[in-house]
Amino acid sequence: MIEFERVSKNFGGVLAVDDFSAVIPSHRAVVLVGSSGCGKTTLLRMVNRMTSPTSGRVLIDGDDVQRMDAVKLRRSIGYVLQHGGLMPHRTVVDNVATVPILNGRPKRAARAAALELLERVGLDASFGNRYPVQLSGGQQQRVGVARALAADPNILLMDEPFGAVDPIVRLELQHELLRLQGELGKTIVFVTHDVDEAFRIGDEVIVLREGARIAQRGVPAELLAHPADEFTRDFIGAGRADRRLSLREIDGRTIAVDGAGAPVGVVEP
Ligand SMILES: Nc1ncnc2c1ncn2[C@@H]1O[C@H](COP(=O)(O)OP(=O)(O)OP(=O)(O)O)[C@@H](O)[C@H]1O
Repeated sequence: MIEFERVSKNFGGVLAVDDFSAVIPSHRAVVLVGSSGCGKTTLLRMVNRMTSPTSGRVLIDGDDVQRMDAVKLRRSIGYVLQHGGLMPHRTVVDNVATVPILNGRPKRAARAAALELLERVGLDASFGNRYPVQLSGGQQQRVGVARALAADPNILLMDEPFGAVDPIVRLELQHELLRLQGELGKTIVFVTHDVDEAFRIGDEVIVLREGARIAQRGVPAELLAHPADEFTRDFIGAGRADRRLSLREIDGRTIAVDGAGAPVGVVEP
């Protein structure tokens, strides 16, 4: 469990985070969604101490992260960034195996586990010998996820991890993450500015305004059905005609269509 206890962060006069409190329950995926600059990344980086709060505390299972050894803490938490953050001069398998080796795992075992992890995130083990530059953006992101999982962390921090790939690959990666999460049950904090992504990934979604002020928190269906105010309604597009679905019968099947009449799916009988 991760607890943000009244945290604020002031960057030389810019109040990036203003008195944010939230509990992220264990084994759940919670998405922080909000416009650019609202403080999402700052919140995420407080968990692994890449940033320290100006005031307030972040606790992991009851322990204040500021009192933990920063290096140990970072190695015990998976972190996935928008551009993969892979080391360009190391092969894929070495990128994935690095943290377990630093944690003391024998090289051979760490590399064997890395190859298994690659397959787990949907990459053939033969990718292991390539360098990051020899992979597509989507493949690099998969390696980024494998690397974050390599030390078997309880917590996975994901900062716009699929933001730099095209929409089709993005959807694939989202589904892959959901499948993995179904198997692994990590505590995930996922940052995005994309509402559709937030609703797909999040068991719960926290909509943020500037200064990381919470506009609303809830499960996706709740947010869509009952946006708390105009801000949330506008942000999630609940008032947008294209989110108002209706059902049509076509040749004996029921099709959901959006407000503009475009088909979005088939309703199972
Ligand atoms: N190291 C820093 N020094 C000064 N200001 C910073 C620093 N890091 C972030 N900020 C400011 O804090 C605010 C919040 O930034 P943050 O990166 O947390 O937002 P974000 O919601 O993640 O944005 P984006 O979606 O664009 O990445 C912004 O106004 C940003 O300019």
